[in-house]
Amino acid sequence: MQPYVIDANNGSSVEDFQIRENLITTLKNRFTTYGYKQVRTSTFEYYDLYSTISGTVNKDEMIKVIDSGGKVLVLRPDVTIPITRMIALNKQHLSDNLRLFYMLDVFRQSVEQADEKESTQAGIEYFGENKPEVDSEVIMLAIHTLKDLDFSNFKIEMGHAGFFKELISQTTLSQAEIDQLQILIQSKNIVEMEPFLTSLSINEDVKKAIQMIPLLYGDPAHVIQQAKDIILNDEMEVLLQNLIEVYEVIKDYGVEDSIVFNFGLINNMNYYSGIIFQGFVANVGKPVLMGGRYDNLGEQYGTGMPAIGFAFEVDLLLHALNQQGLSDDQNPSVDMIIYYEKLKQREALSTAFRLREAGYQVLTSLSDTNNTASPTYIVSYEENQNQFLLNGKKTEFSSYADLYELLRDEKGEVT
Ligand SMILES: N[C@@H](Cc1c[nH]c[nH+]1)C(=O)O
Repeated sequence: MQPYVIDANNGSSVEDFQIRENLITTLKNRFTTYGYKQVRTSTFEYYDLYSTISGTVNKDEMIKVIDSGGKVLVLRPDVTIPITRMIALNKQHLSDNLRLFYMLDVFRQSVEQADEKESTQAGIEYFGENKPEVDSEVIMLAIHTLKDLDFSNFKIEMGHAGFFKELISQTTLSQAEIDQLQILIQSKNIVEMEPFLTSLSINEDVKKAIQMIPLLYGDPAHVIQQAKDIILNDEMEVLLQNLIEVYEVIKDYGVEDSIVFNFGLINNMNYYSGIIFQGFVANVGKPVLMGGRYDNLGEQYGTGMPAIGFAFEVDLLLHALNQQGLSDDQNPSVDMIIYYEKLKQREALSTAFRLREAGYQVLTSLSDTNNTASPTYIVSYEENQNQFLLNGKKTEFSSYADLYELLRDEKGEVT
């Protein structure tokens, strides 16, 4: 291993970068069509922003830095939290509904994945009402984006953060016990769950309901039926109803085939209060997107406000595109190369300037120079003639206006 090199060959080639940029452009374009506007948050944040609130990133996972005044800073470990804080503090200046998106790096470290400290998230946050129509539109946006990327076999798993919380509120379990239980539910480890639950002092109904949670997975209509059996009180009834209502609107978007219910879903972040969801694509073991409703997070910054959002892990998406052979970069490296003989230099360079002004990507090259680029068009200025070459077909032209006309015709044919 080379010393002092972090991330020596991960996505560092020019081609990889182009594919990544194309992916980001696709995401941005889709977010924009749902009315979202881009924002950014600071890379360095005060540690106190995270350490004083609950439901935040695990403190050991944050990457800390000390500034020259001795203050502890962290590299942005999450985007939802600083955006919520920003909105909560400036609420009076804002209209009722706010749709924001971001493309930002987040920094987290874990013992299991010591090499992966930095990842790019493409996320959206909606601040406004808590309504099934809003939740379903946000989930639709996630689905729409996955469709844009040509993933055919993806699933959105949907659950509700309140379900487990409500069951736990019926018990007096310690945080350590709750954490352990969450791990068992998440990994659907029913074998170990049984003895673990028996060792705890919880009421029999609650125990049965908790045991059922990992099994509440799959086709929504079926899961809804099963879930009815473990409803213990009115609150749980309301949560189930909420999930059903969101699902009903998703059906009207006609994308219910992409939805799976998963009551055992537990996201990384603890700030969720309502619907939660994760997105999965074939051949990738981890979710490529995570999100949910977090209506109470703003309260910790003085203004509670309904909010829902999600974030794609850009590098996981990229990995998935590569895995599924969807990332073949069909794009030519540039639009055009202009080859010229020295004697025609002035004319060739003037043409290059004008075409670049018109937005074409143009390389110029003295005729005897080697060039490895593979353009769509080739233009050559030779002593006795000027030629325009496209798909093996040569056309002579005399002036810039002629050449521009040829390009225009060509574009006209394509579109
Ligand atoms: N910030 C969350 C994703 C999210 C965005 N908005 C709501 N949830 C995460 O990193 O997992």
